[in-house]
Amino acid sequence: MATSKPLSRFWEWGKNIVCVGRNYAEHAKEMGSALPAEPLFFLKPSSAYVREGSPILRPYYCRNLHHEVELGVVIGKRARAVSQEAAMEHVVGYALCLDMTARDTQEDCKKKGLPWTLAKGFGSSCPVSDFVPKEKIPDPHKLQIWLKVNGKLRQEGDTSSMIFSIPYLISYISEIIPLEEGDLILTGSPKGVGSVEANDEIEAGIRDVLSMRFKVAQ
Ligand SMILES: O=C(O)/C=C/C(=O)CC(=O)C(=O)O
Ligand SMILES: [Mg+2]
Repeated sequence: MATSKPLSRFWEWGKNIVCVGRNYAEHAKEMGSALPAEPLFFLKPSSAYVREGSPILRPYYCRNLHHEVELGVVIGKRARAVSQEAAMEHVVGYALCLDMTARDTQEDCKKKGLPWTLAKGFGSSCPVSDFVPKEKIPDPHKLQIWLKVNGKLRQEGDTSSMIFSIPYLISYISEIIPLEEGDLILTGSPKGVGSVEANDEIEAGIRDVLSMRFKVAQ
């Protein structure tokens, strides 16, 4: 049963992965998208999780696979319509996450007004780092997250630049989707998203906290 597993292995629980989009102004700008007036969010299935040692697989219909590095917030206690003031009591820790995106498919979905599931929810679209307990990160809005491809820096962002703060996101999302212990919220990508090819190596990290590496495969 899920609750018998240690919380640090949240990715084995088969829980909700809620992803926030356009939460950094410079990323929205590089995508040619307007800034959101309220959080934009979408879901990935729990089978999207992938851990270090296993590859990120490009789906067969994708010709332009993009990386997006994001801070993940792990929920430790059920949250239903929680206030911003109480929101952080529901956080148990953090993880570094990649929101792997079939960008060509997403562009197609946007043009056709279709949901982003094919673009964002394929198997291995959510690589995650080790779990970081909340106590190790005194302020999640003061973190530098970065990503390199084959050793070259592509993304570097500061979580202080989020448009909607973590308490705001938890409060907003929990009004709509009840959040459960083990759920993960991806808080959006800073600028610098770009393509990866088969055999590329992605390295990403939270400065002074952790780093992780993944290979891309076809
Ligand atoms: O605005 C777009 O075209 C695309 C936005 C995203 O892919 C949203 C995210 O996933 C993000 O900002 O992290
Ligand atoms: Mg994203």
